[in-house]
Amino acid sequence: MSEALNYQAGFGNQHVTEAVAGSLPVGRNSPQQVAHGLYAELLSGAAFTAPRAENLRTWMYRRQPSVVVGSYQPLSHDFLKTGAAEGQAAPPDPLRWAPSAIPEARSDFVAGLRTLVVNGDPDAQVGMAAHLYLANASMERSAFVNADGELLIVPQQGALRITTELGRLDVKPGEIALIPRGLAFKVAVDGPSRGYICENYGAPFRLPELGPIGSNGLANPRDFLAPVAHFEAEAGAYEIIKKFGGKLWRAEQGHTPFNVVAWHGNLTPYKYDTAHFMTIGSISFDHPDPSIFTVLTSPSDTAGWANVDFVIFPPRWMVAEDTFRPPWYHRNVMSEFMGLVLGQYDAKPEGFKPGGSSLHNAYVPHGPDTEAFAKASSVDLAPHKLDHTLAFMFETRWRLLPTEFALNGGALETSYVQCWSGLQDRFSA
Ligand SMILES: O=C(O)Cc1cc(O)ccc1O
Ligand SMILES: [Fe+2]
Repeated sequence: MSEALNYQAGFGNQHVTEAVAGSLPVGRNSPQQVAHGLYAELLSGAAFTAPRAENLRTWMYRRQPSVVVGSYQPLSHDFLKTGAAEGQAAPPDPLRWAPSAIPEARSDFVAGLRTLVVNGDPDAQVGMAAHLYLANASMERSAFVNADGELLIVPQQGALRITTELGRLDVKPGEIALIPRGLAFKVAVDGPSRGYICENYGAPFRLPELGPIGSNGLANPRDFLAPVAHFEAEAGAYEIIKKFGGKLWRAEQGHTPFNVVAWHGNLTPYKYDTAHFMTIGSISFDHPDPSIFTVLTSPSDTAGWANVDFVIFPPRWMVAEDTFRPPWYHRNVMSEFMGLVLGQYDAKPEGFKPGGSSLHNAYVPHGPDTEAFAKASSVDLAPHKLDHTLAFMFETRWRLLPTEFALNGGALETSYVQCWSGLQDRFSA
């Protein structure tokens, strides 16, 4: 993917960047005339009056404002679904999906979206969707704007170059990207590409509180990289695809939307390399709650009950003594959607495949499969490194509803629950 990109470090920073020297106003946001004939445009990620600590906005200085666009017409998409209203009844079974094949026919990032599970309602700014993307073609003169939610992109196969209004991000498996709600972007692929997306209709993702962990650890703010300003020079028409109220809309304009020459602010896309996650675990005994692996959280209006948490299960040492080390059997009030980027997940070492997905909804019992239980119950408890592995979870307080595609698209594993059927009654009084 051509030249290496530059970035600016720090989650939530007030970033400052200009692609042409002297184009960013100094000491003010909206001078009577912006240098180089640019237009000033503000993008808000929080209400104007949101508390200062949660306020998000960025000032862009661009060749034409984004209001210079044709009118929008509906654009159909068979597999993109929004909110609980577009989900199916969720059976109270554990559900798992095999990896979906990347199509042979031309498919870009938007065409390749496949919604698996949904909850909430973007008009109420509540809930999330989990999508797959299955892409083999780059978006050329086409941009996507999601007015319904922020997008957390988790590549599983294939590196992406994501061009946004605020600059470019190169993101490969093991890394993630975060695209603010309402920001135009396009995705270039480097061969067949697959990954997962959390579309977050609720409060923007932020770093979790660290409590007694202190001022360092888990995902450190400086490891989140924002782009530097970059604009496309080529003239010509562009297609703008907007997700707005659960539907796609399409308009044309005569110029690129990637025409921001300078910007400053704290509402920005980020990339983050999960290899930088400082993992904490038990150094005595017992298996801790998976909240210790939270990378980013979107809070709801009830403290601690996340709209959605993004949690990773990265490479780490297992050292706990006299402990059943994999996850315990449990029924969770929260709903758990999981994916596997690479390697094996310790609770399902064989059955859960990279590119696959699982759903353990509210109060649906789950835990290690029969094979994982047998192994972990008798293994020698020497220090052991879980290596070459990366699983993740989107954990949400609201039940997730599978889509029609999830239930009938061919990837649902009908015999998933059997992976626990070998857990015998071993009681002896
Ligand atoms: O169910 C799962 O595999 C995810 C999970 C992992 C863990 O370590 C503890 C609880 C939990 O839900
Ligand atoms: Fe779980």
